[in-house]
Amino acid sequence: MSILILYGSETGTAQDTAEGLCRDAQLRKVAARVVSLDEYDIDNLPSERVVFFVVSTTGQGEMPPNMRSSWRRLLRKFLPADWLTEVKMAVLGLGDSSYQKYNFAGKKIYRRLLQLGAQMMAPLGLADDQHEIGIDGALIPWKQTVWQELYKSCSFKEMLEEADTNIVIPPKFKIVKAEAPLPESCSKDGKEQDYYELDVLSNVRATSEDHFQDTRLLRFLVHDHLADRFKYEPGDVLMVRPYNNDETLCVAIESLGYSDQLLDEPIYLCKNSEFAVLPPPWLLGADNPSNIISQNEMEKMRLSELGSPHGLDDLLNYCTRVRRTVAETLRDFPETAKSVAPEHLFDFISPIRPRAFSIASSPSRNPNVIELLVAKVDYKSRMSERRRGLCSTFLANLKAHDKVFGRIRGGTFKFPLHLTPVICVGPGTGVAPFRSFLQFRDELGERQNALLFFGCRGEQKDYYFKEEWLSLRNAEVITAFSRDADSKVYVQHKILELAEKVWQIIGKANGMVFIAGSSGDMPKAVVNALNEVAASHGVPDWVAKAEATGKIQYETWS
Ligand SMILES: Cc1cc2nc3c(=O)[nH]c(=O)nc-3n(C[C@H](O)[C@H](O)[C@H](O)COP(=O)(O)O)c2cc1C
Repeated sequence: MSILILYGSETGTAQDTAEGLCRDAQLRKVAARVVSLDEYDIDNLPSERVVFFVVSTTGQGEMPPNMRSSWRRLLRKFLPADWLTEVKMAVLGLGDSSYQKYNFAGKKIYRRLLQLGAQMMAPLGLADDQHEIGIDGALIPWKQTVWQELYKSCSFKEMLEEADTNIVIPPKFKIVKAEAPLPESCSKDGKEQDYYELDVLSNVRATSEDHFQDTRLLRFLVHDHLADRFKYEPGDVLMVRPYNNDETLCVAIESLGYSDQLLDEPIYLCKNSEFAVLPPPWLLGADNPSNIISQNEMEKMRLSELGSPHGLDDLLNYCTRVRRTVAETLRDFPETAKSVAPEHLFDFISPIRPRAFSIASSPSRNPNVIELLVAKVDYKSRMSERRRGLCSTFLANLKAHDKVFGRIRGGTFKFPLHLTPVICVGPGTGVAPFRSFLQFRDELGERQNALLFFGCRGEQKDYYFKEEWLSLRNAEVITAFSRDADSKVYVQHKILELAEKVWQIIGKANGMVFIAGSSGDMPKAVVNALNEVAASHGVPDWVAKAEATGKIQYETWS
């Protein structure tokens, strides 16, 4: 008997979390297996004894693609209310509370499993990207409850009450030299094949040279044979796979102490277990250090503290506040790092997540070209170390003819292409999806009005696509420059200033509103301004009603 850990994941966090739970189970002498929901035959659920669900939410409150078919099967009406009464379950949802439909997938699946009679071992866990220590804020206490309940239930005779960190878990992979014949079990994993190569056409700075923010307009060429793979619509997103920068790699390699011979040798990674998932080649993402198992007593104690429920504050200070990387953590725990055998490396270092960028170009102009507007993230952490956003730096450093792995994913916006007047609010790089959408509408000859509210610091500094907007028919751009005048002017101020024009679209013409950009204060301020405009025309709570009918949509990021 073993615990079944099922995950639904779009960019891999839920999968990593599920794999972490599997390692935790092994350290408690409980067998566990990890499977994506759609790879599991959901009709077998009633015959399982203990099942954990780890599911993220994607899109606008949607289930991740790799669990949609199982979810449909779970919803079948004929399933009886006692279908899962014999099964102990626990559900962890992964989400981001800056989204309107926070953790919807986790909440829905939890409710449905209860309806089907599941015995829940713990309340629904809601992990939130916005928590100050990220998903660990909810994951660590949730895990503790689940393990305690499972122990109390005596479901597994051998189970230990606490994890025994002396247990050595067999590595998920074995390393095979590339010149040796590839073992049967080492067949290629097709999972990552939906990422395809794009060529960089150009990479141009979109902010003035004297402006502190370096924002790039990147143009990618889609090769003809991949045209179908990269077909997109306004509002769609390009998922990009970045690589680690050389500095980070050097710190990690030095700390691990691997020989040049080992590092230069071409190898295959082969699965040790049928449930293991091969890591993609773009490995070495940032994660917390709680799953490293050390042989050095001092370091081991410190690492266990960092991974325990009472060590949350410590973890926050050590890891999250200063944005410490895996490589730096390896450097901080030198004895532990030196004892990580190459085949164990892939057990605790998670693959780099792909990042999503709203496409800034219109497919109607040139379907073989995809453009992104990307602000480079570069700041000093509380350790005073320079921190750079992994993917934005990767993109900003690209040169013409470089190659990038990407794929198209549906965005969260559902744009009306005909006969609907719209208001778009896109300060900063939030303007990217609206450039795509407004260009597209313009080429279709749409005669309905569009109002674009764009905000930035200064007209000469970071006013993106300034010249281009002039060529659009039936689209008016209203700008808010926050640093050009004595008092700060933001998009919400402009909405209030143009209240009549705004009401003409949202009230009289039954138009739609789209808001894109930073998930900080901006969306709330814009929502308040829209409510104020509507209230002054005798319509209270306009935004709440518009949200219910999809008349207002958001795409925000932190
Ligand atoms: C495109 C996109 C859409 C998202 N939509 C939501 C959402 O509607 N609600 C939510 O709570 N979280 C949302 N999130 C946050 C993810 O659920 C969260 O980052 C999670 O940790 C990702 O897990 P995964 O890597 O397993 O997919 C979204 C993330 C992305 C990238």
